[in-house]
Amino acid sequence: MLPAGTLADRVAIITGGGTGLGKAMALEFARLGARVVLASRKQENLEKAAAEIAGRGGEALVVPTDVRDPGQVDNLVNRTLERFGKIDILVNNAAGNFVCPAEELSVNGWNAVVNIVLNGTFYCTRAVARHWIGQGRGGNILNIIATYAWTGGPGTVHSAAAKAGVLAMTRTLAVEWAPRGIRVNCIAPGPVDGTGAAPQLWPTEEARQAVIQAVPLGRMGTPEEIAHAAAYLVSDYAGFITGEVLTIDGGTWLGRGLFKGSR
Ligand SMILES: CCCCCCCCC/C=C/C(=O)SCCNC(=O)CCNC(=O)[C@H](O)C(C)(C)COP(=O)(O)OP(=O)(O)OC[C@H]1O[C@@H](n2cnc3c(N)ncnc32)[C@H](O)[C@@H]1OP(=O)(O)O
Ligand SMILES: NC(=O)C1=CN([C@@H]2O[C@H](COP(=O)(O)OP(=O)(O)OC[C@H]3O[C@@H](n4cnc5c(N)ncnc54)[C@H](OP(=O)(O)O)[C@@H]3O)[C@@H](O)[C@H]2O)C=CC1
Repeated sequence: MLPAGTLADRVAIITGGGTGLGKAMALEFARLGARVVLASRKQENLEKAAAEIAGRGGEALVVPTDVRDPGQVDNLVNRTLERFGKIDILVNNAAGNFVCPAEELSVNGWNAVVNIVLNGTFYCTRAVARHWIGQGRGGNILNIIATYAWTGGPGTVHSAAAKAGVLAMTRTLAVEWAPRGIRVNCIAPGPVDGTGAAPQLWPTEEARQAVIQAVPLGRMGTPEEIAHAAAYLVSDYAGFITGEVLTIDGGTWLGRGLFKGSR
């Protein structure tokens, strides 16, 4: 766990910051001293998360935002600057997902997920980076992807394709904007319990157990485990890391292997 004060005076925008991993990151960043801006569609979820942060002595601004709308994204940046005067960190965490055979997926279904994950990430990234570049200052971007960005994700072609796009965006912009002092990294979580992923991806206990069976460490991850790593990547401790992907999946994407000797 990073020491309190690690993110003192930093201002962090977290999309999808009202639930799941986004909320866990917001709580952890606030514990470390950051002021956080929570952005997603459902104001009620954002307000609840902000109240929890305030209850622990932190400061959070709520800006209802659909990341698919570049105008709403500009509003997010403007509201943040009005309130805090600067932005240091952007976490592109908002996502949508559901399981659907590719041949049955409608155009609207494809667009809904790709627009949130890929286009929304670009709109937020572009808006914040334009501000940084205009001010001649650097910053930190963290994109939340998934390991199926490189393995493929049967049953979730929209999300896998969009996350692969975000991975390519990360590596591209890490180099393109390195001279600007902007770092861009990814976290690729494996299955994490207690978030909006559960009802979409493992809606029954049987499905949940099947997912756990695929994890070499034999359990799901926790939102806090992702939040600790996220705080590290956006902090000065990771000042020489850019264009990187930190996988936090209990070994899942490597597979279970065939060796049974140590079990
Ligand atoms: C496996 C284990 C791995 C385990 C491996 C672990 C890796 C897990 C990786 C996890 C990644 C995640 O992102 S988990 C994040 C999960 N969280 C979320 O999904 C929360 C946000 N989700 C949402 O808001 C919604 O689900 C979503 C559909 C994406 C967007 O909502 P909208 O209101 O914009 O869209 P809607 O109008 O409802 O729907 C748009 C179209 O999509 C279609 N659609 C919606 N749900 C559908 C469904 N279940 N099946 C088919 N089609 C669907 C609708 O019919 C519409 O098409 P038409 O009928 O043609 O008009
Ligand atoms: N949990 C897991 O097992 C894994 C999760 N991930 C990734 O982690 C991240 C967080 O997911 P998780 O916490 O699990 O799930 P959640 O469903 O809890 O979080 C997704 C968030 O995205 C927000 N969101 C969705 N659509 C939009 C939109 N159009 N504009 C703005 N915000 C939007 C939602 O808020 P609202 O509805 O208010 O808009 C919600 O807060 C995602 O990027 C996901 O792909 C990756 C691998 C595994």
